[in-house]
Amino acid sequence: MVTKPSDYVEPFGKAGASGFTFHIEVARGEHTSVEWPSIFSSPLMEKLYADNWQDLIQSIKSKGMRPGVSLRPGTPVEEVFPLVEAENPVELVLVMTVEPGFGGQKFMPEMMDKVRTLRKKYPSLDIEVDGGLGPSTIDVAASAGANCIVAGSSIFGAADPGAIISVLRKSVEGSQNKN
Ligand SMILES: O=C(CO)[C@H](O)[C@H](O)COP(=O)(O)O
Repeated sequence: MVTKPSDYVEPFGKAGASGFTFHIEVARGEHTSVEWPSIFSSPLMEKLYADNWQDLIQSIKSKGMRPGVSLRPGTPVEEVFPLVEAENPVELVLVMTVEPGFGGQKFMPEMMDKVRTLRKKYPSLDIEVDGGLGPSTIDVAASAGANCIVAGSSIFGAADPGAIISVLRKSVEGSQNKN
């Protein structure tokens, strides 16, 4: 998580990144020094907020990357709906299943409600999950509708990383085939 994603769009694009996912929590406040949510309800703040993520999505696309938006565990899923439904939308939503910061944390199964909501509302959206994913948690995430998996510890800590990747992949493919 970075606090000023717009600073990184150009360097990431130049470095060859194919996708760029920003946190909704920073996109809404990047151009303001005002704390969410106390003043967000005013029309002016709503406009600043909307302009901010729309500009960010546009700039990510202009550098040839796929835009995505991420939300922290405490952020309601409804907050990303406008970004998925925008004229110039994000193409991926990342549901954090731990607090962003570091690997090795415990998967939060209660985040699966967000995944289910998104999958029901947007059947073809790429939905990513990040944090605590491995053989013991993949099935619940995949069956909720996640199709992009970020896994660190379970792969890098495994004696056979390839085998773990296969388990994750099979679970996601199995769930997709059911739907
Ligand atoms: O950096 C993270 C959070 O900010 C990720 O959760 C992490 O990269 C994934 O690691 P792990 O699979 O160990 O949870």
